Formats: sequence, structure tokens, C-alpha cells
Amino acid sequence: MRIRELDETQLIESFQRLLPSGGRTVVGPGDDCAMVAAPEGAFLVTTDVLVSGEHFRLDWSAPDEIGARAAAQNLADIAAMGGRTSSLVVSLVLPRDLDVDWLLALVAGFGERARAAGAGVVGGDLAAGEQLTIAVTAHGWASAAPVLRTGARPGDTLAVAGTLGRSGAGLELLGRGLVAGSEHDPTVLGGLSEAIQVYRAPVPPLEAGPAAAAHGAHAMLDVSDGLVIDAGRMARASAVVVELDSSLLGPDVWALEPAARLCGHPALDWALFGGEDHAMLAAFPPAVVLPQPFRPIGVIGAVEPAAAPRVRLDGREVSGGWDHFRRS
Ligand SMILES: Nc1ncnc2c1ncn2[C@@H]1O[C@H](COP(=O)(O)OP(=O)(O)OP(=O)(O)O)[C@@H](O)[C@H]1O
Ligand SMILES: Cc1ncc(C[n+]2csc(CCOP(=O)(O)O)c2C)c(N)n1
Ligand SMILES: [Mg+2]
Ligand SMILES: [Mg+2]
Ligand SMILES: [Mg+2]
Repeated sequence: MRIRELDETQLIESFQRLLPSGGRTVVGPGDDCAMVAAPEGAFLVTTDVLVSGEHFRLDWSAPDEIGARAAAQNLADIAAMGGRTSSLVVSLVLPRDLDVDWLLALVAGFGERARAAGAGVVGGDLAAGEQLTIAVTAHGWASAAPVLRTGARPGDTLAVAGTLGRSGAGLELLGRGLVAGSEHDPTVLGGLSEAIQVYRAPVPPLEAGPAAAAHGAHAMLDVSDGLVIDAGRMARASAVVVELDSSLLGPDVWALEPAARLCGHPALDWALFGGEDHAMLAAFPPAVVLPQPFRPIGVIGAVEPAAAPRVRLDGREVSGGWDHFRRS
């Protein structure tokens, strides 16, 4: 069945059983607004939009994976402040010939990730349009002070929780046709399946966010556009130099080697420049024992007189990463 055969009310009703209400929802979908219990501590809001062809492709991902990814990247932004998500709203622009079961699988994938994070899906909006688009807003709270991008200090340890470069590698494998995307077989090409899986539906280490906050992290963000470009954002916001140590990126590089051999370029490139794994990148005071699963990947340095905040890899300046509007 195509969605043009249903009306809006029928569609929304078919979503209901797929969406968690969450522990803080007072009024869920159905009224002019949802009502969510006001949080203690800081109230957090973030939004991210996903556009077919730009963030996902219908022939590369299953609908539940696209839904899971839409939830994951918004949940990761709340976690990257040291917070937890209370509620999500999700607005969909849908081509009229979209298959109803396909759409319900997307909504189910979204709902499952929200449920796993303890968040309610409390509303959204629907419109018809040519380009399938998913716009998500997440609301959350941080019980301690939120961890901003601005607080990194010289001497801090730079650490990461989660994977780097897997999504970028998966994207390249799919883009080069090295995986039968449409067959959707996770066993294809054995060791490469992790990269493809992370591309299709990343699993950010959400609990690492609040854990970092509880351990006194000075600064944090999630790696959405690439380690180097996102570390650069921390560097500028904090007016520091981020010093990355390539020897500490070993676990990511090793995991990416099979894909790198296939694609013919260094695995390190994905770890440095690949986006969308949504790892947590944080600066910790030097004496802190890092909370699980953070691992050190560098240090924070001071900006020299007349120099600019920047990122260096093994002492050499480095730049690059994903940008929606500039393609090199
Ligand atoms: N259209 C906009 N209007 C106002 N602020 C914006 C707009 N787009 C982005 N911003 C703000 O700019 C900042 C950076 O946005 P960005 O989307 O790069 O962060 P992010 O969501 O953490 O990363 P990503 O989108 O790559 O996951 C955020 O604080 C965001 O709210
Ligand atoms: C089909 C397809 N082509 C390219 C990419 C790569 N990509 C898109 S957006 C983005 C960064 C984060 O985006 P945002 O800032 O919008 O969250 C990256 C790495 C993809 N995921 N799917
Ligand atoms: Mg964003
Ligand atoms: Mg972010
Ligand atoms: Mg981005």
C-alpha cells in the first residue's frame, strides 16, 4: 500500500504503537503541543535534519536503520552535553508513493532507539514532498552543568568514547559498489560489515556523555563531521591547540585496515576525517581517571602568541572533514 491511499490521521494512528512515551511525558501526541515534565538542572534542545540522498540512500539502508540513525544523531548531541534525552519530536516530508510498510519500519527503528535511551517520542509533523526528509528535535536535561565546547584547557587529556571512521569507511564501500547494498546482507565481505553497519545505523555511546560530565570533563562534543574538523571546533571554542597522537588511534586504524586495503588509501584517513560515528570527544583534567569507555587520543596545548587555535597530528597542522556545502 502507498501512503497516498491513507489520510494523515490514519498514518499518525499507525505510528502510535511503535513510539515509546518515555518516563517524563505528561501529554503525548494528539494535542497542539506535547507536555513533558520540566527537568531539574539544565534544559537541553537540539535539532538535526536528514535528507534522502544527502544523509542516506534508500538503496543503501533499510528503513529501520534510517529511523535509528535519525534518532541516534540527535540523542548523541544531547549526550555530548553530558545530558540524557527526555523527548523527541520527528517531522517527516514523505513522497506520496512511499510504501506504508516501509514508513512504519522507519518509525519503528526510530522508536526503538528512543525507547532504548529512555526518551519519549511525543509528537511531530507530516507533509508530502518529493524528497524524503526527516527533521528531529530532541529535548533533554543535564543534572550537573552541561559540558560545553568552550572549556578545554592546556594540559587536559583529549579522549574519545566510541568508534572513529567506521561510518566513513562504510559510506565509501557502499559508494564504490564494493558491497551489495540492495541485498542488505550484513555478512557480505566479512570484516567490512561493521563499517557498513555503523554507516547505516550508528550506535553512539550515549552513557559516555553523562559519565564524562560526572568525571569533570572540561569540554565535549560528538564527532559528526570528522575527528579533525570537530576537534577544530573544540580548539576554536576553547582557544587552545588540540594535539592528536596518531599512535593512539591504533584500535580504529586496525579495525579499518581490511576496508583500507580494498579502497587503496590509509585507514588513518577515515579515523581522522570520517564523520557520523558520533563518538564522544572530550577534554578531561590531567589527573582524572577516564570513565569507561573513554581512551586517550591526544592532549590539549596552549595557543602560542600570535598563533591561532588549531589541530595538529603528531605535531603537524591538519585540517579536513565533512562539510555540506563545500566539496573538495
Ligand atoms: N539554521 C540555524 N540557525 C541557527 N543556528 C544554527 C542553524 N544551523 C546550525 N545552527 C547552530 O550551529 C551549531 C553547530 O551546528 P551543527 O549542526 O554543526 O552541530 P551538530 O548538530 O553538533 O553537528 P552535526 O549536525 O554535524 O551533527 C549548533 O549550535 C546549531 O544549533
Ligand atoms: C548518501 C550519503 N552521502 C553522504 C553521507 C556523508 N555525510 C552526510 S552528512 C555528514 C556529516 C554529518 O551531517 P549533519 O551535520 O547534517 O548531521 C556526512 C559524513 C551520508 N551519510 N550519506
Ligand atoms: Mg546539527
Ligand atoms: Mg554534535
Ligand atoms: Mg554537521
